[in-house]
Amino acid sequence: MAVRGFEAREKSVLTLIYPRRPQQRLVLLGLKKRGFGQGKLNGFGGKLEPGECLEDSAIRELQEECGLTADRDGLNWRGSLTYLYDTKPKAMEVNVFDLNMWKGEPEETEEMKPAWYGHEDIPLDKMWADDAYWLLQYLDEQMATPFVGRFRFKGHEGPDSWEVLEHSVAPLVPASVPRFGQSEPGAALLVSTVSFVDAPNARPLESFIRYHLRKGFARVMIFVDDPSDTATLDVVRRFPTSRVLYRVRGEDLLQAQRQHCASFKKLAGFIDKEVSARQLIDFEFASTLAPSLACRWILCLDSDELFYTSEDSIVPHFQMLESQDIHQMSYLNHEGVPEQPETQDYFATVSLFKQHQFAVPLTAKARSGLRFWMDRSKHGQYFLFYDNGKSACRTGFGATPSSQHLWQLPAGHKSCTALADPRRMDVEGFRECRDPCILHFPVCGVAWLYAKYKTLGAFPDKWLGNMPLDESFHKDAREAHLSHGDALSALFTEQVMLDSEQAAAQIACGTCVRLTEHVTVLDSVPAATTMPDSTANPALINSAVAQGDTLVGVERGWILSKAMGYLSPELQ
Ligand SMILES: Nc1nc2c([nH]c(=O)n2[C@H]2C[C@H](O)[C@@H](COP(=O)(O)OP(=O)(O)OP(=O)(O)O)O2)c(=O)[nH]1
Repeated sequence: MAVRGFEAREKSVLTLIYPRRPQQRLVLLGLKKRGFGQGKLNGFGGKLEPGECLEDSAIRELQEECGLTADRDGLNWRGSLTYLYDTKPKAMEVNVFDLNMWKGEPEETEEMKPAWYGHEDIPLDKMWADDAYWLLQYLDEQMATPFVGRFRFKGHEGPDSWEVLEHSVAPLVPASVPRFGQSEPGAALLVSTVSFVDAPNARPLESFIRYHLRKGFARVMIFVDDPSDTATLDVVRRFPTSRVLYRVRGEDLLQAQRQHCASFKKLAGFIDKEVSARQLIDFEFASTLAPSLACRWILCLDSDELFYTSEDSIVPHFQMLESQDIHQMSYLNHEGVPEQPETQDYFATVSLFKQHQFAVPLTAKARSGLRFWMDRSKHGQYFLFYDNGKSACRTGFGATPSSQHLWQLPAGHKSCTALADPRRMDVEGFRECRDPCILHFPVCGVAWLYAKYKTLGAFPDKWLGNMPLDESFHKDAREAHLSHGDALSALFTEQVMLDSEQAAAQIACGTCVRLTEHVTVLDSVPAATTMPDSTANPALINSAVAQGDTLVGVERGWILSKAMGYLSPELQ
């Protein structure tokens, strides 16, 4: 049986505001007089206008639709609802706000006719059909907030808009969004330094933020690397300011970082030239802010990575680490393998992953799979990019980033790793952990490959002035891009993308896995194209390794990692 591929689904972002007098159990609703939802009673709100942020859009819509004047302090974000209509390709993500303070009296406008309703008098049969599943529970505080809901309707107008085919609504996760100034176990901050200036579009950033918020990260902090990056700014403004914060590169940020970051002096000379220097400073800066954002954990990722878990939320995982007094945890990373040459949004469409070599089973078939990739790469690489994972770290105790992958902890704090890495021989710190893990989506489409190397430009052969870069795909891609020909597309076809027959073979031998939780969370659409399952052509699996062959490169680490696993006290 073949697996259907995935297409990204576009989402419009909207607001839905309920002015309320909770003491009297009253809510202001409006009868929609025209356009989408005409004839139905609803809260107030609408689509964001270009350049507008969520809260300002809510304030504008409220004024336009019922004449009330509000400010940001009166608005309280309570949750988000996704609406899918079988008759519309675009989904809607509706952000629900409470409003408890405003100026003026409600008045009828061209769009809406407002009136106050007691909670028990709300005429659900005159409202959108989904309201029956959540509105009263929310108004009567019987449902913890923030909540997240998903509703699929048969149609978006006429009788079909009364028919709900699928519904789910639930509190997001307990304790995932602490109030500023209060810290709650497991609350985590996700940080990323981002540039989409040269990118085909910024939809992956929207998916990046949406996915992590849905998995229970309390807040996301985005450093906008280039102030002219309007694509990134448009995305971050589509999320509630209580959950998604952003700082734009410029003199103000530089000043603050100079003042608060111990690494500033050391890295100052590289800030203009190397994104990695800017990242390290951003990460340290974010870690100094994390406690005031009520976040006990920090995780710094690139905008082509996800913190993957098949669980509903990451919060219990971080709570468990806290209960065991672990201050840092490093996770395995797996590398995305595109099966199509182009995608608008790699997070929403790529589901095939080359597993980290330490997670690959110790079998002859798997060895031939490793060899397949190493032979395919000009420099004998299994992964085309890094294989040393990424780490989450506790905040507020003086840890500083020593690289993009690891934090330096003050003495006496416990650090653990899921990478059974013989290079480190850290038997005590090894801790088996397959979920969560990091999914890395580097260059998952030709246009993304071009964009990445355009952004990186003619980067130096030495990282931060002294660490030489190995001969690798990364360096070849830099040269290919600078040569301005088709060389980069050729690299993509020869070393990055996989055809369907080979994909099946790689799944069957254990190097690759298919993971789909992220595409489900992102509401991707099953595509017309199919992808292979694990029924593989045996000839492809057994062809690579000749009898009596010696171990090369990454194979040594792969085998030794199993021994590390056995030695670990954790597994005894
Ligand atoms: N309860 C509920 N509310 C919905 C659904 N779909 C949906 O858009 N809404 C809300 C979100 C918005 O507040 C409002 C729709 O906004 P709108 O289409 O009037 O947006 P707008 O004012 O920007 O657009 P326009 O009329 O000027 O064209 O209805 C739904 O299925 N259920």
